[in-house]
Amino acid sequence: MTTPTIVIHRDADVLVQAVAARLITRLVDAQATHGDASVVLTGGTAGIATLRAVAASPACSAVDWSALSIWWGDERFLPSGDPDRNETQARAALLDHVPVDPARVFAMPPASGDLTPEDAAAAYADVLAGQTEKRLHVGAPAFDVLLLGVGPDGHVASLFPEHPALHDDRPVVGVRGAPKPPPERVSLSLPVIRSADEVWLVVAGADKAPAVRLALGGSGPVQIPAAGAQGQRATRWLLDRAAAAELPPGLGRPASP
Ligand SMILES: O=C1O[C@H](COP(=O)(O)O)[C@@H](O)[C@H](O)[C@H]1O
Repeated sequence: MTTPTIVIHRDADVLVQAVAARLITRLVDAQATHGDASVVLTGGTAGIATLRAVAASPACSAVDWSALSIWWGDERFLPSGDPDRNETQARAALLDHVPVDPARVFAMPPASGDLTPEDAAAAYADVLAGQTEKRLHVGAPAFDVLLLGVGPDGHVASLFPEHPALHDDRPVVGVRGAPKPPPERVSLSLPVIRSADEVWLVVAGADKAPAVRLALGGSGPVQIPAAGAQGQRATRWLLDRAAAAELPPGLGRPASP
């Protein structure tokens, strides 16, 4: 696993602009290297704001959106089109504004009829397994970048502290009883998150500072799931000053004076 790099930006706005620029560059570089690219999206405040910033960037069209596979790290298990679904928010922020190939947009299944979160997780695992043709890691395609938000409790995707899903070794897990609404969710597991080439944790706000300190200060992933989110080639903690406020002095590189 990779040693985390930490970059600290002045505020949440600079953070999301910088992450958007970084993401565009990473996708362009991946497409230049192997013809296409893949990204795993996150929900949450900073994650969706980043997508909005990508859509608004003058460099947005540098990405070949038709050659990008788009996945989700987690989903709130709600009906299609529900405004609280991470997919709905990502579409409104970015995907409805760029020429993606609909066949390469892999949303997690919505709640519908008798479908359970476990059914949805199994269905998404099948989709992942069916897309491993080129650059296989662990039953999932080799994601170029996997974006994560971090909750004030240290959760990432829909993996919450001390939750049974953290002990589930399936690639995608159904989650019930999540402490943050809605209680039913679907999430990539930590092994699949760790299979990504690069994992970027994008975190803003003072309420996240204790979780950031614990995750980077040696806590284990059962207590602080964010501590277990690491990429194969890079793990980047991209923070604003408020989220970084409890880190020991000298840890992290200030990027925005
Ligand atoms: O519910 C969720 O929350 C986390 C963090 O969200 P934030 O608003 O506190 O930044 C997010 O990463 C996850 O994808 C989402 O489903």
